[in-house]
Amino acid sequence: MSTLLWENLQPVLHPWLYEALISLEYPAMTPVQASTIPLFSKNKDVIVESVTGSGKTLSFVVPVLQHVSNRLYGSVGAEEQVVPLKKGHFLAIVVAPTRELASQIKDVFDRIVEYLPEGKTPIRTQLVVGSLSSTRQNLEDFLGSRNQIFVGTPGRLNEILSSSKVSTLSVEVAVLDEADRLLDLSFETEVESILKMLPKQRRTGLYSATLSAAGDRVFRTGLMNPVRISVQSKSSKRAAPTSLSIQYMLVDPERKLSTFRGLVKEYRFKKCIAYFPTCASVKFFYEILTKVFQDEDLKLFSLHGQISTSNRMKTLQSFVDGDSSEKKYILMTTDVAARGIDVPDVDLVVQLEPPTDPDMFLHRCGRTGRANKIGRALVFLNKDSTEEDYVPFMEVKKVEMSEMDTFNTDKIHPIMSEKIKKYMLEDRARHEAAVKAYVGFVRYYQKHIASSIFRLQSLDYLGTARMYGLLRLPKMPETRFIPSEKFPQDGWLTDLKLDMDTFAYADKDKERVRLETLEETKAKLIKDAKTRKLLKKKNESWSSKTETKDAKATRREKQQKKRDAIQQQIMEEGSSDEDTQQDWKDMLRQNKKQKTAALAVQGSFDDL
Ligand SMILES: Nc1ncnc2c1ncn2[C@@H]1O[C@H](COP(=O)(O)OP(=O)(O)OP(=O)(O)O)[C@@H](O)[C@H]1O
Repeated sequence: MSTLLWENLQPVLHPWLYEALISLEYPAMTPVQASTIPLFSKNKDVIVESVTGSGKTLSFVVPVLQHVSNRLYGSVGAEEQVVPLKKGHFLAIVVAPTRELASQIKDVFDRIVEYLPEGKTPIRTQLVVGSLSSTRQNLEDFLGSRNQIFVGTPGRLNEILSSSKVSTLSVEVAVLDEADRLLDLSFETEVESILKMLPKQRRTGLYSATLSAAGDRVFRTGLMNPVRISVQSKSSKRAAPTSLSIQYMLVDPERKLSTFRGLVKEYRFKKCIAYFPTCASVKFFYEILTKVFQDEDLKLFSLHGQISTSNRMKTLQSFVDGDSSEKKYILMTTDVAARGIDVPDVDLVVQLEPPTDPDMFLHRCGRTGRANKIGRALVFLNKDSTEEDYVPFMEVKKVEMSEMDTFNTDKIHPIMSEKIKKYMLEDRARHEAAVKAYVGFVRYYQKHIASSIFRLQSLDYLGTARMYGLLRLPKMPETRFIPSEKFPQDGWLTDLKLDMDTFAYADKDKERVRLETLEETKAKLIKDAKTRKLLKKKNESWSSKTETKDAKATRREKQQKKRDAIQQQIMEEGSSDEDTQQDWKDMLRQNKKQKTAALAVQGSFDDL
């Protein structure tokens, strides 16, 4: 008797549910399902850690549907009086960290309940996530449709559950998917608040591929005598599924984009998810790859946290739907699409930068090699740097990687660089976007947990800036890490010296405003200089009357020292050129004017 057959499950599945699973071509259970479903369908709380793509979703969807069916139709084989669910009550709640994942889980429920026979009380799942619709609309839908299952993200679920129109008294089962993420600092308070609103006598299930990362925080969820279920890959040495091969490539930072483009053009794959560090970098490289290169064989999608929820959902759906044999599909994204996203025909994952949190590495890689399908994940590491230590570092975490030969970019790199330079020079706004993406990347790099491997001091700032297509280095504190002998003259990264004052926006209105501001600033500078001169004269005449010769000499000496110190500092920062200073001041001026430019960069990282 196979323990993996649905018909051998105890407690027995509701017949409609069994029929649905078979019809949906889930012929048997996966190991994690066989270990979890019997316990979670009965009266056990579960903590489930199992590799990516191993079928954790059904291992909570099936028990939730069993609980809901027991309550709505009575337990299988039992003659029970069924009491209808009161208005404003619901039975189950599933919490997920991202809107995409919540929506995907709702789809799994929906696909199964389509098989409910007519005449049975319908089982309805409601998606509860921010910005798709208002809280009021969510409440109206809930009360109108009598949905029994909520699936959503912590913020909106918290709001809904706090409403006086919603009663949590009938809740029988709660699931935290990607529980380690839900219990980390950014979600912890909201998730704890949700759980506190639920009855103590409920079943709770925590699920993730990296649940041990949550440590003791799992016990803050009110679990009662939980059973820990851990399903590793066949070879217990690996934290990744056996169907997934993970490789790394040592890449010259300056050639990272060329390597990526060359590789996706030459390698055979159907769908690829490519991870970039920040929202700004996804936006920026998406623009470059779509506008500058327009490769007809590649269909690119851009997905990140600064896109509206409905567009995010649409983009993901288009990526899922893409099936032309003439094209290769590439989803350019951030960690917003790292956990849980299940697109079965993704056969390649590329990470242009490793994630700041090493646990995220497995989640990203795990978007391929799912459900025993072969998949390949590749991460770029900066060659000749401490980043090479990432390989043994991950080995300790049971992630094995083999080296892939460096992709030869000698032909395409110079061509790409020239095209990108031309693209930059056409519009000042493009260069600003490049600077923003570059600054955002440096911020991202600072956040690496493994800071001895990803060292700010030894990052190749110049190579990276060239990869981002910068014409000139922006002034930022990290510039001090660039050795003075390598620092390019006046910060220029190209031999073409541009007058930043005449570098124009392509947008005419924007350019007009810039020129006006420039004139105003120049006039103000002249005025300030005149005022300073006058003030100096005044002080001089006053001081000549009052100061003794000795005091004057001491003061001069002090001023000279101050000047020397400033000069020294400027030298250390790699520039003493007035023009460069002016360019940087120009940027600062603009930053101030746009008030939140720096915040936006920060935001772009935080929002993922
Ligand atoms: N019993 C089954 N038989 C066949 N395919 C299955 C079965 N269970 C799940 N699958 C398929 O396996 C794939 C991965 O499942 P799922 O998304 O639940 O993985 P997961 O363990 O939650 O992964 P992650 O940790 O990445 O979220 C899905 O495409 C799903 O349809």
